[in-house]
Amino acid sequence: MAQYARSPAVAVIRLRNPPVNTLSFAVLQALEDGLEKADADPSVKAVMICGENGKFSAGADIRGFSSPNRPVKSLAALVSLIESSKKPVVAAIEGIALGGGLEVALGCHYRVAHVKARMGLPEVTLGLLPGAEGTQRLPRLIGVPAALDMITTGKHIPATEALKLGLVDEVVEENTVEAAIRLANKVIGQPLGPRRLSLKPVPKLPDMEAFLSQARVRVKKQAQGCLAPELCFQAVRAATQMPFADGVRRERELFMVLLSSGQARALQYAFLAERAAQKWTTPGGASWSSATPQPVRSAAVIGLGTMGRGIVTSLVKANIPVVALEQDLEYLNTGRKAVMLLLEREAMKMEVGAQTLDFHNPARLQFTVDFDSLRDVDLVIEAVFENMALKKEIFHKLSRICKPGALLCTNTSALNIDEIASATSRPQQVIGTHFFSPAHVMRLLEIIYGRHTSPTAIATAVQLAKALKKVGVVVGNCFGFVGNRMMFPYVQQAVFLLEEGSRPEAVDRVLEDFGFKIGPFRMSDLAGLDVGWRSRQGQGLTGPSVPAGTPARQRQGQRYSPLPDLLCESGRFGQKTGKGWYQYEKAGGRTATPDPWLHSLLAQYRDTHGIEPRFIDQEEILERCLFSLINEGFAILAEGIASGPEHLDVIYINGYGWPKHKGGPMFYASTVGLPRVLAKLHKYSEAHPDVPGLQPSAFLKKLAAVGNPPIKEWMSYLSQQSSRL
Ligand SMILES: CC/C=C\C=C\CC(=O)SCCNC(=O)CCNC(=O)[C@H](O)C(C)(C)COP(=O)(O)OP(=O)(O)OC[C@H]1O[C@@H](n2cnc3c(N)ncnc32)[C@H](O)[C@@H]1OP(=O)(O)O
Repeated sequence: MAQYARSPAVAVIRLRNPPVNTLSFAVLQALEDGLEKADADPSVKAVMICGENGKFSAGADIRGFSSPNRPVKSLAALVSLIESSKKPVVAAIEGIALGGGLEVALGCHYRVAHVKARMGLPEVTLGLLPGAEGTQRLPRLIGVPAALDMITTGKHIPATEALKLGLVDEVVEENTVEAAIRLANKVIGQPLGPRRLSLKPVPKLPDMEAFLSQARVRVKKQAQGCLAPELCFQAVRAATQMPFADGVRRERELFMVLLSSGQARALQYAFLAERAAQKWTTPGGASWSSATPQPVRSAAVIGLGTMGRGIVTSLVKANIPVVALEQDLEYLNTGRKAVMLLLEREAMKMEVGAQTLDFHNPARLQFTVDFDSLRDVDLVIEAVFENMALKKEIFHKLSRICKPGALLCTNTSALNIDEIASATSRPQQVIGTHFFSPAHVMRLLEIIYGRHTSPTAIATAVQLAKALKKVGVVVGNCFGFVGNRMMFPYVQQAVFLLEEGSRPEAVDRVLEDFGFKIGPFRMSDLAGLDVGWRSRQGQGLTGPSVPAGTPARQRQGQRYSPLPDLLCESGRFGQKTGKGWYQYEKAGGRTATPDPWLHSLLAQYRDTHGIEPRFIDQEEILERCLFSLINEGFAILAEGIASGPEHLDVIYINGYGWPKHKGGPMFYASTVGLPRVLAKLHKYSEAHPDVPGLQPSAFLKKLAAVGNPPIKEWMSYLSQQSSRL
């Protein structure tokens, strides 16, 4: 709703809809009522609009877009009503003015912002465009280049930048509402025509056509298959070509196209899924609502390999003092140089005027080989390579050295947290923190609790993720946790497809066309084929521990492909060696080229194993890779390893390059329809009975049998017995 008050010649309308003052039907109605009341009262000479609790407005209610009871009241009409007011209207922007919230402010004749406020039109990130005339008013106010940038990227800009662009008239450090009332009193009686944005011309550029055609290429390139940026572009271009009213009509048409698109639904789901995934629970009954985090005032990182370097950088960026430890001086010096380089690059990227990175100060970042230096830190992140014996040795040491309350984190992508915790005298403080490479860039942090991990330890790790500006997703302990466990059957299918007749470049192209940033073979080459090879050796799947007489393409009665092992045995570890599933220009090169050597290896391999190669179409490639990954997701949900499909989707979007406009694998399954996913898995598992990953999971079967319920209802179909939750 909105509250109406007087001060005394200025009517004050305060938007009120906690927590972020979204523009519900009731809020819009109350705003309209307030404007009419102010208009009808002759003693009111001006109007000021602000938001409750230090926030102007986060715009339309994202939950409302997919609701059949979507508010019918038009925000655009209300913005026009504000603009046409005969009394000056001033917006007092505190906290945030986003989406429809900023469009309301654009309808006002003046805008005053608090120095800490942020403004933006993030509709594009939700698969939409600013549909309340924002695409027509903003270019008139700040010019086409800046408006196009804001509207096609959705970025939030700070008040100081908004002032430079002319988006706001004043930035204040003290009370914004009082400043806005002061301005309202000052402008009483001044002509309003020049302040009505719909009446202003769009500022000209020397060559608007050339600018627009270059901008369009840029927008298309950044969109990566997403429709909204292109339609945002078209709406802004309309502002340069048409009078205001026609531009508004064009904006409305484009908005309706986007609103009904699957991409908008997927992106809005992804926004809400990220928030839902913050609400973690465990089978033992611990939950985000009752657990309290411990403060993390200092941290240590053990191991300065690729992961450790990124983690140190991430901690320094979050302003947490770090002790970085290596096993000897040689490794320490190499690690130190690499960390300093990363930090220098990060410092250069930081905005002018923003807080600087204090990494030359030993009180903020210390390098050591002495374990005793870890005595006083609040949290340790062990990031040595994936070797259980080594990790256990380190945790045993940590448990003796670290202060009693310290949180002991292991950065592992698959290893058993309980086994690592068993090496300590305090398993309740041991937790998995699976960072993704490069750790200072990737948003995902998989947080894995073990059997004894305390709720406080989980809450502290979640809090750490927030401090590092990452999305922390809490999951249970199983081999590969959530992300890699779902990845195994996907990569396995990709390799089986090569055995049967396909090529790495064909498989990658299909998955990249679907929207993945890189396909499975490019991804394996980037990550290093030796990582999986070591893991398979550890599991006894390859190498000398495989019993004599084991068939080459079978392990424990199941289909197995030795192809990745053959590559590693020939020294092909991917990009780092210049050869893997592709060839590269040099060791460490990035440009993948199809490799005739690999093609003849595949032909030879099929001959040796009596495989008749066949043509495999795009549909089969896509379905076998994606549906086996999704199938594993259903098994994970049934086992209670994750508390909902949103968690899996957030992991895939933020850690595995899943296209956000397809909502994550589980959301995608819901759009394909579970009966169809099930039927396809049945078909493929009949053709490949020795591949367990293709056999439909019991939970998927159940959901299909009960009639394909909406994704938000899935978890209610898990019986108490089958779930650990
Ligand atoms: C004809 C068509 C006319 C008009 C069309 C208008 C289009 C729009 O306005 S679309 C909406 C545009 N706005 C946004 O995209 C803002 C999205 N929100 C955010 O970016 C952030 O939430 C934030 C406002 C910057 C606050 O961030 P933070 O402080 O980190 O808190 P959160 O956990 O993200 O959010 C708190 C709480 O608020 C809920 N929420 C936030 N924004 C919205 C929203 N626009 N609609 C509905 N709900 C919103 C968020 O889900 C959280 O609630 P939980 O219950 O905890 O999930």
